[in-house]
Amino acid sequence: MSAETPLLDVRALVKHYPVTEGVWSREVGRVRAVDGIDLTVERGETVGLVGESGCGKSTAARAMLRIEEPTGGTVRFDGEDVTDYDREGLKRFRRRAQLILQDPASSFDPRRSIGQSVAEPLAVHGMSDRHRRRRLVEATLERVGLSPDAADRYPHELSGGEKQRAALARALIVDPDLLVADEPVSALDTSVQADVLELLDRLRSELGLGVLLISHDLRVIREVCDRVAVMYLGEIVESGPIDAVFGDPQHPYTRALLASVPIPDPTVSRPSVDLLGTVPDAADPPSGCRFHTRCPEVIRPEEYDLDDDVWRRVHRLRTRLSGGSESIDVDAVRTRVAAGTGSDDDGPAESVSAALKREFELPQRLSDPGADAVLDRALERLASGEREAAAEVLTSAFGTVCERDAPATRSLSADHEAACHLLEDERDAD
Ligand SMILES: Nc1ncnc2c1ncn2[C@@H]1O[C@H](COP(=O)(O)OP(=O)(O)OP(=O)(O)O)[C@@H](O)[C@H]1O
Repeated sequence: MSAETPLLDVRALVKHYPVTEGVWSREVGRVRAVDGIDLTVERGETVGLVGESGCGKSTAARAMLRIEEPTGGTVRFDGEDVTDYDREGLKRFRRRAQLILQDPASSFDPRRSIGQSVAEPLAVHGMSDRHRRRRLVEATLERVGLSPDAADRYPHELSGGEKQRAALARALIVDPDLLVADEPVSALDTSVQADVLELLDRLRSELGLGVLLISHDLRVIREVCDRVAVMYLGEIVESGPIDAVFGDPQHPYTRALLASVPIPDPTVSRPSVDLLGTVPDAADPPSGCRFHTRCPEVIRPEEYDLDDDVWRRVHRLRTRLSGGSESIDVDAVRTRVAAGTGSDDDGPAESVSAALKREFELPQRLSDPGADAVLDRALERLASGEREAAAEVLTSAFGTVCERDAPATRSLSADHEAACHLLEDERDAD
């Protein structure tokens, strides 16, 4: 294939899992683990795929490698459509594209020597000469920084870092073009992580490998990747060269992730951002921009004058009322109020509305009287059990484009893209 053809070219990749119910396994929904992602990996480059746990990174890797059949989209490897491969084609692909997993211990058979395990792919791919296999095993172990004698040792005799090196040797022995490394260092001590990452980087450069590095840890990604794709709830929200994405992040999710890691460079100032809650259920993703339920920068209606923090809390209350995955137990609040518990002082009995405000860390009075009246109306409805009506009151006053429409992906600069309504606003203003 020509040098311009990416080694791996993933377009609109989708992987859904059916949610079934009853003895007939009737499909009642779908877990939208991967929901239309694009990604390329060139020869000799390392691309990072980053996001919190549950965002769909591992599922994306399995679908790309056809370990699980994709629900939709195309995956081209060295110009060929992976979904078209027959048995033989798939076997060849499995040799050329290798997967490295987080826990090397579980991928080695404790009863087999490291040499036997590392040689296994050679036998599978038809190399029958035992002496030749042994020579190759020893050379490959050396390549990953282990002594050739490691071939005669057993998994329990190796440290975590050595086992991950042996796992790399087993992947490299069949001379692959692509390595997909899924959290390759997250099970290792911090002191060993840097060594294994350095090794991965050296192998990439010596062998011209394409590497897809999956990690929830931005520091790992920054250490070795040329480009990065940031994934949230089945979608890629931002992608581009490392310097562009980490130096000038354009998506609030990327900004929040970056703000959550310690900054080694004290000259860089980043506001601290509180990434509220956890990743919502992929079987019921939020409408519009999937990040809107947690977004610190969610676009707000202009008519109300509220502090950012208060606005975020009102927004969170609203999305939770509108059927978000984290539900509100109003009955529990009502019971607490009726029992007279939960209030901080011994003053007059608290109303359910006031208790709900405390529950959501909202001030008892909002600074904007209009917004305050709306909130009171909604909480009164909620306190009397009219949950939908309460949600409607809040939505009609505080609705946002972030919840209504999915943002389009915008091209920002060479190869740097992001999908956020804030970017549309900026563009419209230009
Ligand atoms: N076999 C499966 N059946 C149903 N749902 C699944 C399956 N595998 C993964 N999921 C769901 O798909 C979503 C994405 O999971 P995935 O493991 O790909 O995320 P991740 O970003 O790799 O997280 P982690 O780092 O924790 O593995 C999650 O909601 C998960 O529960």
